[in-house]
Amino acid sequence: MNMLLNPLNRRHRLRYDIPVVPGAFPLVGHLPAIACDLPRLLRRAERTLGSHFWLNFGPAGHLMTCMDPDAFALLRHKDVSSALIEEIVPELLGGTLVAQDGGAHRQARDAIKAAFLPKGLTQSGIGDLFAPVILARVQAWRHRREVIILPETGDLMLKLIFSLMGIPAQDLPGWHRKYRQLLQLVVAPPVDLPGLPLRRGRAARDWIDAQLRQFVRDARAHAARTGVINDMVSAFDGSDGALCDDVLVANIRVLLLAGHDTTASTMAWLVIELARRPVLWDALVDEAQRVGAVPTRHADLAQCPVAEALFRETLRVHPAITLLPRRALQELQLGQRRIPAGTDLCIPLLHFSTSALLHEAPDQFRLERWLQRTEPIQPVDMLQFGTGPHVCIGYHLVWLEMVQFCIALALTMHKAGVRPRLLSGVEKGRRYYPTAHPSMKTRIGFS
Ligand code: HEM
Repeated sequence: MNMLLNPLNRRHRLRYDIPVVPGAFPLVGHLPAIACDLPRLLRRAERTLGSHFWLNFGPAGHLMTCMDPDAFALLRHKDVSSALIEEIVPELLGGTLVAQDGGAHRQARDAIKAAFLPKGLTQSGIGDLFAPVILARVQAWRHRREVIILPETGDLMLKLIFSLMGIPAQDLPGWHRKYRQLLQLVVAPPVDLPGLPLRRGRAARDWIDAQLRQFVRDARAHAARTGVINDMVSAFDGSDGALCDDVLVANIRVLLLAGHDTTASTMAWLVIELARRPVLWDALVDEAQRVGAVPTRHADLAQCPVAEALFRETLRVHPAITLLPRRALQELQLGQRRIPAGTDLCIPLLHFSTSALLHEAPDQFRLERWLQRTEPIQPVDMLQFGTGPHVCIGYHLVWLEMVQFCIALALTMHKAGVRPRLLSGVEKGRRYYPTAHPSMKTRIGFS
């Protein structure tokens, strides 16, 4: 299949001495190929242009993309900023920790992160909260015998995130509706008229923010309660230099977004890999029977090495976030090149996650690379979560929910004498950007 590139744009051009990938369309640049065919686009650009090249992200402009593993270290560089993210997604990420640097970022992050570390998650009883929700969902799959996997995992993840935030079950349909409208802000054209996505998305954001503001007030009124929101509110209120409630609310909203598509996609890929690799399913079933119940605390996860390896290998082969944008604040050395101050950069996590320079036999789905390792996990082993000051806050939560999900799925299906089977393709409709996911239509049977 041909890549979605503009056949009329074949000219080789340089920007600041670095080649621009040919084939950009007017207005949308390389976005169609980035969204639908990123691995091939990156490979072809590297083969024909070398390790440094410009990709055109349409409205977000040109980002200098570097395939040299040194580029991963830019995420820890003091002269590299995340502010570009706010310019790319202003309506959703403006004013949040994702797009901040330095002291402001540290202050917001410090107030949130403790709640998501193993101790915070255990104290809030998140594993106990999640286990029955996950079990109920996989039991429903067993009865239905066939599901379209991505919408199912998307729905499950939303339920888990909403329960994490303490949203009462009877309010969930309203939240679902507003959440879908909020997501329109990611792609909304900048036209603010009644009925158009921008107006609807902003209204949904205001509704969600008003609810979150009420949660914050409730948390203050019942400071003794435990739970993620209460932990965040008391950390915010106790931090040096008061942070206003708008900052707190915007950052809670980010948590709703950050933990949804990413985790839903990973969970869907996990089921797909289990369906197409019966040997892995058998190994998981053995482990699930040995542990006998869905684990609820981080301390229990060590008993589930196969489930953990599945989570890590699924994300390595199918990273949910494929590219990270950054801006160079000073001139930088990157591989063999000097990069001028002010350059917008793209860090291709997808490339590093599947690179032969970093992983043996990178194209093979191998649990052994995790099961047989003796040294602790290094930043490069979890690069799908980024690194440096912005490394994912949800890492421990994802690890917990993926292992819970694996064990719940194996126990439930094995008890019914069935296993997952792939009933349709995963490639047609597969996407790599803004988040990566398998086809929205992939069907999984349980028989
Ligand atoms: C498989 C699932 C997930 C993946 C692959 C993932 C990946 C990432 C990556 C690559 C970043 C770094 C962004 C950057 O450096 O610009 C990030 C940041 C972040 N993630 Fe996740 N994430 C996942 C799930 C979650 C969950 C479940 C939550 C919380 C509920 C979460 C909350 C966050 C937050 C708040 C940040 C911003 C941290 C900061 O800017 O300091 N993520 N994530």
